[in-house]
Amino acid sequence: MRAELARLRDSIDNIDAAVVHMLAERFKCTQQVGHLKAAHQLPPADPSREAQQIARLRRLAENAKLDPAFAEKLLNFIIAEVIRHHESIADGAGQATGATGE
Ligand SMILES: O=C(O)C(=O)C[C@]1(C(=O)O)C=C[C@@H](O)C=C1
Repeated sequence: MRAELARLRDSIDNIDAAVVHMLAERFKCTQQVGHLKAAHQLPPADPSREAQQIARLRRLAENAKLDPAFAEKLLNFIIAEVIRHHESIADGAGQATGATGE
């Protein structure tokens, strides 16, 4: 039992590391989007884009046997942080960080 638990926890640790690295890459992209939007006076949030992302993620979650409501909550949580970053960039505090660290 102990060996099985240790094996599963190793996999969990690897998956958590992958999630962190993927999120870091996503935030690198969204920081660039934030600068583009600020440079072109576009609003930090784009609700129609978010609606498309949520619909797509819910479909992917269903196919992957993941609770679509959980997938939606997770995406909304991440996007809320991105919008916060976009607002900081637009306010001229573009170096401010949050979930991206530093
Ligand atoms: O695609 C954009 O316009 C973004 O700013 C990125 C992003 C996202 O994190 O995916 C964040 C905020 C928007 O409301 C929609 C999507």
